[in-house]
Amino acid sequence: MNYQFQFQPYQRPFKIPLKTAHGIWKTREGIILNLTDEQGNIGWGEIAPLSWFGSETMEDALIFCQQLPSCISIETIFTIPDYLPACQFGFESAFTELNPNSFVDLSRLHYSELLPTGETVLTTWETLFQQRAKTFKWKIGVDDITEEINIFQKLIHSITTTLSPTQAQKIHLRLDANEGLTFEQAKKWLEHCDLINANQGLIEIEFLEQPLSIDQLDLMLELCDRYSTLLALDESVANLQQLNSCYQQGWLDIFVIKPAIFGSPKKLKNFCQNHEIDAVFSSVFETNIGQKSALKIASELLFYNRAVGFGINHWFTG
Ligand SMILES: O=C(O)CCC(=O)c1ccccc1C(=O)O
Ligand SMILES: [Mg+2]
Repeated sequence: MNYQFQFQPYQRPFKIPLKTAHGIWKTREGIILNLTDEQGNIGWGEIAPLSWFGSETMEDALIFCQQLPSCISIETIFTIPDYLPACQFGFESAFTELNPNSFVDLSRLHYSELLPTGETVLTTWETLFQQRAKTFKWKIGVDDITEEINIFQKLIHSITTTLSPTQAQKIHLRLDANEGLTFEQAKKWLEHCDLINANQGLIEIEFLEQPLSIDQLDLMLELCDRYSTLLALDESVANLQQLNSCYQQGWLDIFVIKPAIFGSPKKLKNFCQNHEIDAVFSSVFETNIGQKSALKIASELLFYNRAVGFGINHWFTG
């Protein structure tokens, strides 16, 4: 079977630039592609690289698309090299759209909403809460730690005083440091988290995500031993090789999986079906096209029913 192949690069500005410990991000760039089969059915896919996470660059992805002929085979789709993980995802998900083997129900998923950095978090969380959000993620390691912990305390206070005591469901708060903390700073954050969690109140700090750089797995494993708040790996497990390696080295807490940059969905499914990992599936600010494919993968592989990190639509207009 051969497929007609078309692609179109896109650029999408953030409403407010996203600040992380890796820097400021203003525009999401990617590629929308489609495959048309011999019956004229069309399958859509998206390539949304994240090179600061170790995926290919937007340029690498473009060059790959440009050198392909306008008619490609299944063989081409399933032999994209591992150094182009976002391309593997884009082509494979377009192919899957053409050959769905089962209906995937996305309605049972619940979402984690990404909060802005800095003081604005204090009003944004409440707007999202009124729209029924129960899980939130806040980026840390961006500003001075004393200032951030200060805002964090205010956020906890704001949540505590806003919730009614009869609130049925806990609020889950995730902290994402994007490798931006030192070991000492991570300990400080985890002490705060453990204190809040020991309270067993209406707020649970669900996990601290990627406090240290990817070459400090040993120290992050030590933090897992020392504190009761869970830790999550994200940058450390951006692709299958890394996931395998961290799993082999004994990581038992959470793995954040970003399907759009992880590589072949088929290989990801295979891994998750053989290892019952505690996974959080998360977005890389792809458009609805990539999001739909990623969410289908998430709902098939979700084992502990954690909220998916796809509450990002309020970051874009339209
Ligand atoms: O995971 C989420 O809840 C939101 C998505 C998110 O934080 C993110 C989005 C793009 C790039 C990196 C990250 C990250 O998790 O570090
Ligand atoms: Mg992260």
